[in-house]
Amino acid sequence: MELKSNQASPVLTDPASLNKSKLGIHSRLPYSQPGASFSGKCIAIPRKKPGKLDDVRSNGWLDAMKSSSPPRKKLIKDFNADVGLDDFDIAYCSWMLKYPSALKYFEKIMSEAKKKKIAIFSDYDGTLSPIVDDPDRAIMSDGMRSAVRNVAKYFPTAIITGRSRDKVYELVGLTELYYAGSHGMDIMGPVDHTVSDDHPNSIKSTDQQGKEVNLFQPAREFLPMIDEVFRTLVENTKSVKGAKVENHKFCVSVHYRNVDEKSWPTIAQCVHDVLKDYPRLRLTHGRKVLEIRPVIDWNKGKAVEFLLESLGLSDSDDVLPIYIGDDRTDEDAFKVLRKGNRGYGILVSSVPKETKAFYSLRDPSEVQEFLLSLVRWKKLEKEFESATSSLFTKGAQATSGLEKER
Ligand SMILES: O=P(O)(O)OC[C@H]1O[C@H](O[C@H]2O[C@H](CO)[C@@H](O)[C@H](O)[C@H]2O)[C@H](O)[C@@H](O)[C@@H]1O
Repeated sequence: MELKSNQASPVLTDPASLNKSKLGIHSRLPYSQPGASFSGKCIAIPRKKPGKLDDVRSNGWLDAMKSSSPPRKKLIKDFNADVGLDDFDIAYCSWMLKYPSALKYFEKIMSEAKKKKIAIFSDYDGTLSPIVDDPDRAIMSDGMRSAVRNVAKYFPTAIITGRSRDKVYELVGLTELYYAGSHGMDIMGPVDHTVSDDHPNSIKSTDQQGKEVNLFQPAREFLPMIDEVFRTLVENTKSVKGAKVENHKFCVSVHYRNVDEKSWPTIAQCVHDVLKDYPRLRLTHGRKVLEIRPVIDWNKGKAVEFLLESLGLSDSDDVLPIYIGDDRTDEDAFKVLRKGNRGYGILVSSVPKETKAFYSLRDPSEVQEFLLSLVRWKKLEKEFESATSSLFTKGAQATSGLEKER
């Protein structure tokens, strides 16, 4: 399959035009700062001690950190103020009226897909593997791997993750997929197909098997900066028990899942202080993780659009993209699919959440069931097509036989 894209390069977004409180960018910061260049040369590593905690309290970071994985009781209260703790199932069921189960509505989804090509996009953590305390142990089950492998036999399938592309490939291990790491800022096709190299952000590289491939990396110039920020954060958070910093090539993750809640403000302040020195980086919130990434107009939604276009699947009348994901960074992809009813977002959640998805699945085991249903559906469709075509051939042969006899 030939891959091509004519999409414009992602443009650096002026932080002044962004919703600063939402992104967690300090309002006093100038857009560019002397010494904060990302040329990769001679950048001094800021080694700051965690400063005052007022910043992170006043800008809402701490509230966002708490709500990234709030206790069940709080979620129910927030979602439906009238129900009590024992009424969780009622709250979930009433939420599901708005975001029905993709398993229960499978036939309906497939009726939309008739005569269309389906493209499958999936997030990794919390979607294909359950959330666990140690990010290095987020192992995909053999059953899930086999379901994803089978899905990829019938539909173009991509994994779009906040992790680095190398890391997610190591965890998934399937060469037949498309991988977009670092929230879509690092895209590579499967080994036998490559992303077009006529794009300004495409570069040639080699894959794990040493084969030449084209990569799409819209934030390439940020590499040295991200590396510095990673090292600074490792240093600055080393005294906080349970904190873990991951380098995902074009973004950095600071985990606080295993940090005592009393120390969350310290973690937030460390990140906040570092970001002050790097106004061209911004913060996003994931599941008990703070993520630092370049301020470019690129996200998982843009990655979905890029892949659809690259794969020649951008004609919305012929293609039904389905995106499955569980966290806030997946909302960008849900929004893209919701716009113009282009396709379906499926949120993986066992608690009610505001989302731009259309459907829901409770957990990765339901995701696996959904993927298996897709494979069964496709096999049946193929069987039906071949039965119809052989009936047609037999009919045509019989007619021509009759005509000869005449
Ligand atoms: O886009 P994703 O594939 O969902 O990746 C998002 C983050 O996933 C990982 O962290 C999350 O999963 C961990 C393992 O279950 C869990 O310990 C952590 O609390 C979650 O935030 C990954 O480690 C992050 O770097 C990704 O950004």
